[in-house]
Amino acid sequence: MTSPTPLIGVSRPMLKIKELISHVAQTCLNILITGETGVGKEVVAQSLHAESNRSKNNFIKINCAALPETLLESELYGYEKGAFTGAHKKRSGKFLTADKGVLFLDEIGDMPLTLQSKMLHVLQSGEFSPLGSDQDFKTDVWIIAATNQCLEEKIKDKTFREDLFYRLNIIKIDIPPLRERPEDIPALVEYYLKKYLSEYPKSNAVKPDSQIMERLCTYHWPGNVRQLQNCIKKLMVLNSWDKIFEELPIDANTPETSSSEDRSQAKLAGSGMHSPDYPFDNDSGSRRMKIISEFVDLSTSSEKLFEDISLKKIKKLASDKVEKEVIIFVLEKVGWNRSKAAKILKVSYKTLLYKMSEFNVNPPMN
Ligand SMILES: Nc1ncnc2c1ncn2[C@@H]1O[C@H](COP(=O)(O)OP(=O)(O)OP(=O)(O)O)[C@@H](O)[C@H]1O
Repeated sequence: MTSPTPLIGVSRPMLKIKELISHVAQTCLNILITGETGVGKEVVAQSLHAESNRSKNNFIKINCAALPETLLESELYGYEKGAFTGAHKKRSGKFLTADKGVLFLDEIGDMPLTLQSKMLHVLQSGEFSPLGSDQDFKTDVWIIAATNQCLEEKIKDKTFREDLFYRLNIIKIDIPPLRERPEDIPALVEYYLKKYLSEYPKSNAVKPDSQIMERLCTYHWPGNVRQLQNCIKKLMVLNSWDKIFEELPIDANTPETSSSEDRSQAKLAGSGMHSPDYPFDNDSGSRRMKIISEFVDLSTSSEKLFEDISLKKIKKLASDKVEKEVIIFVLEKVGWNRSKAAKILKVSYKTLLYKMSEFNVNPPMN
């Protein structure tokens, strides 16, 4: 069994979601996870399972949009031999396989109405019967459902049962789109770069510099984390961030004629991040995370992050980084004349040589 993807995120909404997960994982109350496609609804469901006392038991997923009604019903509840044409032998359904574990109902908004009624009955009674059977089975599953649709709208349209909605929606976890939490982007980039570089060791892909990170943080990511993840995977083959950006769809709401800087600003403005209840505006938030990500591994869990973080260590890393750049800058200006550079930098010649060796600064080879 592959280990579940860790829930990466350092933005305020993601930290709140992580906190909520640790609280509700022990309760096993029904949960409804909402959010656009690719925001990480399944990752959240897996984290809930991993943190619960059901983690040793199964996490079973079923996509309610992927199967026609009759197949979905037999997948959920199982069937007896001869229950329908083609039912050559008895088969257990997901409700049985997920017993004492988690049943993750993905795309619940697409479940047909007749199956919604049956689902409601199971949730109320804790019992179900496989197709073609007159026997009732007790089930103890923790139901976590997810959707990218507005179920309230579907209730109004009478395509989703209100009573089922209230059964499922005991706890709601709404995951904001990635464009509304750009502070998570450096950590996600770091995590997926590390992951794919270990899978593609021959790749020449490099970490994004600050300009590229700025572009990544201001892009609108219509496909959310899945799209970002796919870009990084593609980077392993293309080895060029420019090529990745060339292939990104342009924001339909932004005029193509504007400069990329204008587009970035427009996207920021349209991202809803300037709302009064957000702790910092989008621009400063993403800039801050970008700077921090240069010195701190944001791809770890927040507990590990807080363990590792140390102002003293960061101060040293940051000052070394700036010192190295300044030394190279001055040496380049004076044609790599070290005595002149030492004078300009107001350090002894010996100190400069020591720093050059410490930072591995060497004159260019001609
Ligand atoms: N916070 C996160 N940390 C790490 N990986 C993430 C995160 N969010 C999403 N991903 C990755 O992005 C991809 C899409 O995530 P996931 O399948 O959970 O999204 P979803 O909201 O369930 O999408 P859909 O609505 O299309 O089913 C996955 O490969 C997942 O591992």
